[in-house]
Amino acid sequence: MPFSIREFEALARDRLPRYVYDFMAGGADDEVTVRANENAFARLRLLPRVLRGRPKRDLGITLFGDEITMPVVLSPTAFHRLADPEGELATARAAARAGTVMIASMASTASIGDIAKAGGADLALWFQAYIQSDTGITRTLVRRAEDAGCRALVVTVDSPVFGWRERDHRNGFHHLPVGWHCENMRDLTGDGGVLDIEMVADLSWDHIDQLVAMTDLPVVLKGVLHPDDAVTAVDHGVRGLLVSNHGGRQLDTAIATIDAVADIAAVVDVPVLVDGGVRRGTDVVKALAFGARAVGVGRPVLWGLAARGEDGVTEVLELLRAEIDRALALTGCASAHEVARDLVREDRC
Ligand SMILES: Cc1cc2nc3c(=O)[nH]c(=O)nc-3n(C[C@H](O)[C@H](O)[C@H](O)COP(=O)(O)O)c2cc1C
Ligand SMILES: CCCCC(=O)C(=O)O
Repeated sequence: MPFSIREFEALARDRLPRYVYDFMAGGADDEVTVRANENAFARLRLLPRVLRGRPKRDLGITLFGDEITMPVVLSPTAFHRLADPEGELATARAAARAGTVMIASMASTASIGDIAKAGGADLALWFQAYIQSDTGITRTLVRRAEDAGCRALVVTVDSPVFGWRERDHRNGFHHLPVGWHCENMRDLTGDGGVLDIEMVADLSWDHIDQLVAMTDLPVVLKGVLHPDDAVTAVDHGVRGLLVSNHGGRQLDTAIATIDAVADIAAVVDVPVLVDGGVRRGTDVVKALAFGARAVGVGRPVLWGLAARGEDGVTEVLELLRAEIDRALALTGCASAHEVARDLVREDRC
């Protein structure tokens, strides 16, 4: 079994067709932000405490009333069948077994209802949506998420247009293989077809008001990086924030997410999550120190799924859990809640 997420990525790279690996690993333009997300974690250094007598660590946290077993959730990623024939169903089973949240992508290759069934009653399932220009379509998607038992709605707001992904252009990857579809987009128009997902350039806070009014589920905004937007979001009834630059796939040279999270956590009272470049338990501890309630992982889940299917996702999550536990012990913390801001220093080298 691989010893690190890095090794899972190498296995996945060996197993996947080139165009699939590139789609998953790649980002926008020069991929500066893809690299920056990981590099920014490495630049931060931990200042551990000793002799605080911590025989066991408690990794659990609460999100919207649900207890999860570690401060790591599965960020939404499209098209899991590209990684494994079982696709999102395998991912859902692994997330349920790990006792954490799966944020299912609107661009899943299984429907949210089928993902919920695969995960079972134990899975804390959230649905990620791109608001569509036709409010009726957005409403139907929200109802499907509610009917599937989703516990929160994540609205991605960093994609008014699609990022420029040169690897995909070079590989000619613009559509799913014949016969595979975004199953959440089926039967939305009455003719039994599958609609394309739109990126909507004129989205505004009015759309967020509309969405918040449409559902009792907590709405989480994904892709906020500016503290002023975070404050505005809460004013509009948003109940959580996922600080994200879409894994460097949208605006290249956008700030690394770990560099954005502290300023946002300082100005809002709702739970703040962060994703982008989390590859080690020490990264998670740094995010907690900056005020995040939890982190999201995108590519690591895909590497596990591509390398070893459902078991691979389980192994990736368990590797992270063990790394977080070890990092807490080595920094002198008994729980995720005990991680304090003064554990992290900027590298002065
Ligand atoms: C292959 C791939 C597909 C993605 N699809 C979606 C998506 O459908 N919706 C979304 O909001 N974000 C999507 N994302 C972004 C992730 O939710 C997340 O922000 C990002 O992957 C985090 O960075 P990490 O991969 O370094 O962990 C995708 C990311 C990847 C790598
Ligand atoms: C309509 C598909 C969206 C996928 C996505 O968000 C990504 O590849 O980053």
